[in-house]
Amino acid sequence: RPGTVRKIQGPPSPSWIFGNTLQLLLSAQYGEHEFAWQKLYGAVYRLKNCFGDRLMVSDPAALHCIVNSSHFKLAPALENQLYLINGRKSLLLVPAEEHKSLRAALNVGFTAAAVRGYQSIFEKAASRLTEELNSSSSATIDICPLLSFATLSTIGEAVLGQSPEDLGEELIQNNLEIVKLAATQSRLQILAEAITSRLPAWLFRATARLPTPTLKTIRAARRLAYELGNRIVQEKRAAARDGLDTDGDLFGVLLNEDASGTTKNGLAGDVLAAQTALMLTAGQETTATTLILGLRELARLPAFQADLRSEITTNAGNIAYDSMPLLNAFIKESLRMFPVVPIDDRIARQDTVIPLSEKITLSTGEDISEIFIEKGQIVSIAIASFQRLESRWGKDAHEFNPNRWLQGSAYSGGEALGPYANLWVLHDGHDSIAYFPRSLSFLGGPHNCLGWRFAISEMQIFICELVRRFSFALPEDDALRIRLATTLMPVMSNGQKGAPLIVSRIS
Ligand code: HEM
Repeated sequence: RPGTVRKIQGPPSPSWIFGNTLQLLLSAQYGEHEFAWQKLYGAVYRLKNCFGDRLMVSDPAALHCIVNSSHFKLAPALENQLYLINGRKSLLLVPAEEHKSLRAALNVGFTAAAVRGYQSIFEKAASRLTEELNSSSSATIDICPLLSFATLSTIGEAVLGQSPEDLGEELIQNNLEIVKLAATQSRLQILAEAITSRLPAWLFRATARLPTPTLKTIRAARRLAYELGNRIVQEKRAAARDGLDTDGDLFGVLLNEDASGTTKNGLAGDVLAAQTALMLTAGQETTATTLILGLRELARLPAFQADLRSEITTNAGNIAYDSMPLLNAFIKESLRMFPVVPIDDRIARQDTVIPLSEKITLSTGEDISEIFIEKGQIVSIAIASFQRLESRWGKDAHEFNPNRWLQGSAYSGGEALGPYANLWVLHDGHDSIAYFPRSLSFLGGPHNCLGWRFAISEMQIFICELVRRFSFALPEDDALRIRLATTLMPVMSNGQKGAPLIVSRIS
């Protein structure tokens, strides 16, 4: 019924202008308020936004509906952010019909077979990481820049066919600037985003051309990515015409022309070039941050670290990464605890109804098992909260415990949410309660992460190389916080992005 959302319970609003937004987006430690609210109000609750209400959803049945339903689309503030960074023709923003065919074409580079073909690229980047760590004169090393560069270089080579040097210093520096800008997200920015999200698209695009320093940096990064994409398209086309093999990377495969001069999948060169910014941003910090935050947890668990090292050493020379239980449990737990996209906002395109796994009680005392959502309602897919739901993950949901993935048997039922880590049913030894954990870190539905296999394979190879050669411990004065800066970001006590770790060579 109309008006239901207003009766859904939630925390009081501390500010008439920001509502709960600052607590949600700018908390010193990500989740500080969000996880407490979930405990208090359950898997669906209401927050005050700068304007209007936001429904926070971590209920599995509701999430399944939202990620798969065409009744929801990206929320305007998120759409604007993605427009600024990736451009209007990027896969994330094109209309549904275009999305389907573009995604099918791009998927050629992200199938299990294609990703197996990138293993040597990942291994080369992992060896470079080892060299850099070996050459460091200090035992305490900030691993952020090393891993960011490593993940950028693998995207460059596997997707674009470009070595890190070919990407250009200016583009690399601009990407770093954008990360820095994200780290300094302020109240003013949040307010500006809330206001611009209410503007008609043409007016927002006009404001996006304003000569502010932030917008200038973002525009420059997008332009550089597009120019790089265009240059690659021209070069690959010319190489294919000369009969040279261009099949070593995704862009090369997609641009391989037949005798009549048309590409095998019908993609126009400018459409492909327009994906360059997305590929670089979607694949770099996401994978790097998951690795960084995971390695920090490994540093806290010396016994698990030793067991993982021994699994890796025993399997040395064997590249069946998928059949290494500790390695994969560690990756799944890193993704569960630290989903780099912790909240993903949607807006209802039309009036609709979402089902609930468990009833909720409205402020009127009425229990409901489905929610009527009115057109225009903002709904947050609370990925991080879903992955801490005690009803799904057990009482230790807030603890980093890779062993949770080792118990139980393979899960093959329906209701899967994300594309990865739907694999285990955990049985509580005492009362035989079955949990059905599913990771939403890569989202689900038609817009789920295109690069999830790429990310998993890259993480498997990097972790094997790093843990085999080095041991990791936390510095004594560790004061690292995890903040939300568009994606999750490790931040040091000085407010800068960084994650110092004590790295010792294994003799
Ligand atoms: C641990 C690493 C990663 C995580 C957690 C992650 C997570 C996500 C999430 C949550 C989305 C959905 C965004 C939305 O619709 O709002 C997404 C989309 C996407 N990701 Fe990833 N990602 C990762 C790595 C990668 C990599 C390595 C690539 C490419 C090489 C990639 C390419 C993409 C693309 C192209 C999309 C857009 C898909 C579409 O709209 O159809 N991602 N990712």
